[in-house]
Amino acid sequence: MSGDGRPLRISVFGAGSIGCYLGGRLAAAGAEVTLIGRERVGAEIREHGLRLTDLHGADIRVGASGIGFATGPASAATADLVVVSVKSAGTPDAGAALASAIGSDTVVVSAQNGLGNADTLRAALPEQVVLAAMVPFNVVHRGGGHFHQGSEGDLEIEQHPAVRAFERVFDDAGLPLHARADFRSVQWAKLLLNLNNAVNALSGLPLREELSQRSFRRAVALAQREALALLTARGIAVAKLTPLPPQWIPRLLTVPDAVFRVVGSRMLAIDPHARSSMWDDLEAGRRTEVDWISGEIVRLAAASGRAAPVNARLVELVREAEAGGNRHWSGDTLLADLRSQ
Ligand SMILES: NC(=O)C1=CN([C@@H]2O[C@H](COP(=O)(O)OP(=O)(O)OC[C@H]3O[C@@H](n4cnc5c(N)ncnc54)[C@H](OP(=O)(O)O)[C@@H]3O)[C@@H](O)[C@H]2O)C=CC1
Ligand SMILES: CC(C)(CO)C(=O)C(=O)O
Repeated sequence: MSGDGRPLRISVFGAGSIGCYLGGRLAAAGAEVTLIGRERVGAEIREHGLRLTDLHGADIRVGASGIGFATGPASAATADLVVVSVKSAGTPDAGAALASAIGSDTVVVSAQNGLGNADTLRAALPEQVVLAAMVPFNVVHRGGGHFHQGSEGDLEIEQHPAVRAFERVFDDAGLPLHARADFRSVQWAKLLLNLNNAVNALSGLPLREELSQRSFRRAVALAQREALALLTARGIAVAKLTPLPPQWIPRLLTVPDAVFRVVGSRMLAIDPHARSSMWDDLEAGRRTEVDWISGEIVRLAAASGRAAPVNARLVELVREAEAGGNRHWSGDTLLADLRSQ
């Protein structure tokens, strides 16, 4: 509810996996939600409505009449809250579109991966409160309006008094928001986990299958160790998002498969069909977010007068894959390639 007792009006800019899942669950919890996205998604929702499921057995349906859909930003003009869930390459356009549509009272939340999307939105929306949030779980678009949350975790958001106005509806939607003062460290921690996105996209495999293979895990560990060394050298804090501290995760990743099945069981607790969002992009022939994820480590190295050869190579290989190159690396070949850097 808003302060004057009416349902909260929420626009979701970027009706894809994350946008439809969050928007659908918020609509089911009583918010007045409009999704802003492409016509193909609008047609799917008009035909099927939305079905939102998760790994705990939630199975929520929102009929087509229970949620708005638009292809442009005008509907966001009356929103109390706009959640931005486009891929990073689309953030400048999303910011420009919202700048032409929303007033200064609308709060904007970036539910995107990477470090800089909220800053990009802030630059376009200097009068609005813009907050970064972090989505820890994976969403699989199963078609026919069905979006499935395939792994665990709660949403995290930058601490700000504006959160109070909408935290209740997120709670009611089963999407509790954890407000954090040290949000940069949360973003770095998520980015470390997202270094797997490039490896997953290059493997061509579902996440669970990829992470079940030691050579792929070793490739991820190489990328994470390189990143952690740079973060430590710069004194950059990394939040603990997982039961193990981030510094221990590379060690966990490199244990033999049979051991990992036991000690890494939480990492394997993921829907067997779930893929990384970077694999989704390669599959759809779109530009990936590799520059906003692995590329951040390359930029951090450059700013420190150092090199990040493993992450630089992953950026290069994903760019090659975007241009039609190999998208089905075996773990051993990828690991050997990265080790030779
Ligand atoms: N998928 C996942 O499981 C997770 C994703 N994330 C992060 O969440 C963010 C969103 O990811 P995800 O949901 O997978 O992305 P998707 O690509 O599934 O969704 C984004 C949607 O927004 C549309 N879009 C982009 N620009 C516009 C525009 N100007 N007007 C209307 N529609 C637009 C895109 O269309 P088109 O493709 O045609 O441009 C696409 O349909 C990313 O930063 C990602 O890294 C975080 C955790 C998990
Ligand atoms: C949830 C996770 C880590 C893996 O699916 C992700 O953020 C992504 O796919 O971009």
